[in-house]
Amino acid sequence: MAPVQPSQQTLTRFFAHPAGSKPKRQATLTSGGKSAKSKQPKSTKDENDCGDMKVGEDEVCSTPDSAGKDDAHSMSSSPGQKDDVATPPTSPISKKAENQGEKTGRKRRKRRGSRSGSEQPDNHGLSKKKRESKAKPEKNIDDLDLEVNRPASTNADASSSDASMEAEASEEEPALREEEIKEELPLAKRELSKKSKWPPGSPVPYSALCATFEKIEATTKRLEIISYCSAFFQEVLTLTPDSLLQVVYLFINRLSPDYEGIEIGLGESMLMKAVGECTGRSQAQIKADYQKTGDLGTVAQNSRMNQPTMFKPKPLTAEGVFKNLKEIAKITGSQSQSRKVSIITKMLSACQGSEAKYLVRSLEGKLRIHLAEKTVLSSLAPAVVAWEAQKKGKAPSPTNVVNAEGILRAVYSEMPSYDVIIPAIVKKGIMNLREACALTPGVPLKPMLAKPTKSITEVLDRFQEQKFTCEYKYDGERAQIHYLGNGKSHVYSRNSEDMSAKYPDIVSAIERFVKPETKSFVLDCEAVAWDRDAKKILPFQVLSTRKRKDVQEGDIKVRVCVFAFDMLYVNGRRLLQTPLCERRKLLHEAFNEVEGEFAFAKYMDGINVDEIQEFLDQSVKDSCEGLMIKMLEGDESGYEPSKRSRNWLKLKKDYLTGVGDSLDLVVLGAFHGRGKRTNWYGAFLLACYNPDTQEYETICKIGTGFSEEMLDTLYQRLSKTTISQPRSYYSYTQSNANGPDVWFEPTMVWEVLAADLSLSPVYRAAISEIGRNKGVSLRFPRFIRIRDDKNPEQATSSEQVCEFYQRQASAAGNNGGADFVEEDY
Ligand SMILES: Nc1ncnc2c1ncn2[C@@H]1O[C@H](COP(=O)(O)OP(=O)(O)OP(=O)(O)O)[C@@H](O)[C@H]1O
Ligand SMILES: [Mg+2]
Ligand SMILES: [Mg+2]
Repeated sequence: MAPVQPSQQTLTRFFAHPAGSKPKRQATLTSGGKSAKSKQPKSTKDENDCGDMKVGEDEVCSTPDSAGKDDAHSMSSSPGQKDDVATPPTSPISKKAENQGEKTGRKRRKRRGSRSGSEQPDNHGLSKKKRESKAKPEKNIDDLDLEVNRPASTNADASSSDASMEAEASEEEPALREEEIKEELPLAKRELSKKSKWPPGSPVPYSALCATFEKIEATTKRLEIISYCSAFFQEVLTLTPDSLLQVVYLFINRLSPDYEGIEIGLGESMLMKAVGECTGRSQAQIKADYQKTGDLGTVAQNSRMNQPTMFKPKPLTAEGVFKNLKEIAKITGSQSQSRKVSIITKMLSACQGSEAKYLVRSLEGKLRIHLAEKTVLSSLAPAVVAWEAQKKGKAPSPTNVVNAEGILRAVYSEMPSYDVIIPAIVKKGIMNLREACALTPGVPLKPMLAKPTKSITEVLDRFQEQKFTCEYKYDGERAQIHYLGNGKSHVYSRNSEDMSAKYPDIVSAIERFVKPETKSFVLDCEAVAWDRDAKKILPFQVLSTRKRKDVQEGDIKVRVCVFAFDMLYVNGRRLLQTPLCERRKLLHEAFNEVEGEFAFAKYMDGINVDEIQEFLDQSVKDSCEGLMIKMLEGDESGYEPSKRSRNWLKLKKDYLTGVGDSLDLVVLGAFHGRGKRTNWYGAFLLACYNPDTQEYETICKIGTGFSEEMLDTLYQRLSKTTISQPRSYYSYTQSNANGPDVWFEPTMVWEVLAADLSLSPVYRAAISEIGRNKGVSLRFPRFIRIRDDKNPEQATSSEQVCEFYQRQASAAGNNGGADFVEEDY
């Protein structure tokens, strides 16, 4: 089963190629086989679509060609703003290039390539120059419409299974290797107790934590980061083990497991107020500094230094800061703002050195030291192994570190709760973690994800001689149903949010579909809107009109039917390693279908092209999105939590041509509407997310696919999230070509369909993956829907964007994306 150890492939990818020598991934074309019927991307009937637009409104269309014209428009429409704001550096000739010789593998090359603008404001001039757009004259709007409707590539069905399949596990952080541990993590050399930074048993000084943050922020080398983190964790374990939980939460900048939903992310105005109150500086001064640095944390730090302190408050502790953050996150009701500001002010006045910077960033909800959660998880392993060895007076073993990391990863994907894992590590030891923290009803696990495919041929290539099964792909909302055995149940989203209050009807239906002998279970399902009269599935758009909070069962207008496709736990038995065929059998034995409330996902185990084609067509007739094709037997058919696995493939009717799948993108900014859209935003700037650099990279401008009703909703929601300037972790081009009129906090994710991907000097998506000082941009993007079930950091990653691009480029014979076509932009 995959989560435990990385595949050989992953290790090879990350470690086997010396820097610069790794060959670009290339897709192999599979052609000749019979392929699924290709369908063109649908043109929507939305009257606001680009195709309908009058000339002069077409700036809302994100065509590469419109960039040049936008330039002029934007310059006149929002003067001043664009040139003042801080822009992330964009030049590949960044200081990170110095690390070139030391790094191997794609992940590391990526990390080297870009870095947040907040840290390198001096680079802006250089970057800006490099990013000048060479846009072509705009296209006639009629041509645009035609192009929207044309298939993206004549070769779209000749798919490239290898390119996507090779990417297995690519979303995962590479695991630690023994040699690396020996060479680069100074495990055995550490003698922490001799020079401990705080007295054993006393609270962890927040300053010690911030000193570690500073070291992490100053490097981009993954192993160096792991080494700083793990040295600090080891110190905490040695001196104050019971505080490790709070320390880890502060490192990942979270307050609780996802399903508890306690979040922090305060707005800039509240933080500026607090900084003003405790330093005596005016809001105007603070704002001006913020404009200059683009980072409120730095502003807070510098403000403190300007202010003489009258008396010395008690130094902050990690435990105290964590407690306060949690308290702030929970404050609601009247005067909540002033209560929050007062706690923040108190903490800020106690800050020394860099503490104010990190405290403010934590309050904003973004630490921005390029520390991914997965790196923190990896760092725990050497820390704990060294600590356990130290207690026994032994030298820590690199083999144990590798094993411990594997255990931690596997356990975390099954039980994503540090509240459970960390105390278990401290009390029971890391090698016993698996028994202590296995899948338990009541704690949602990260769902298994699927890889996109573009044709039946590609699917058959993947599964070759192996047993697989096709299931209907229902279009609703993923629902993980937990039944705890004591009558208690929960419905969790894909995001591990508790949706029980949104779906009281599912909760109350359980007793009708559960068999009496089924006492506890965890089910993986899709909740789909259901028409009770016509006894038919309704489109996702209907489901999305359901209220999200405080739903009273009696008031429900949109009914849902649950389609169960997997069972992960039943009556105390954990089924993750059980083959799918067996899980399916158990699933069917444990429940009864109830019309319009609960059904088993429809499946077909036939293996030839015609059978699959027929089943695909039938799924579409039955209002489904297409098929999910899954490994049915053997080791590879287990359930792999949190993994985008090649053992699950999705084949969607809409995406058989074009990009291959939709993308989920974050809204960073908007352009004021004109003409019919005067009262709303007319177009938006979208970005993908780069988890390595923790930056949002712009990918396109979008103005197509919105109904008037939707534009109104979007205006209502987004206008509340405007910010005075882009965040320092937005990676965008500081030319006037695509600067939006307003910027937003990153809060909303949209599913977007595109006809095509191209390289662009204007957009920044996957720029370091592509490595040519060009980002990827979407051509003819169309809004599909809001994804409230994804948070911004779960948006399509830069790496996925790069994969999409390379896949498309290789399908079109472009040599794995090595060449870009000038006229694309
Ligand atoms: N039979 C099925 N088996 C598995 N998943 C199914 C099935 N039917 C519907 N689904 C849904 O399909 C989803 C996977 O495809 P989809 O393209 O909708 O993913 P997504 O939510 O957009 O996420 P991503 O694009 O990140 O994979 C699952 O998460 C699940 O919600
Ligand atoms: Mg879906
Ligand atoms: Mg998707």
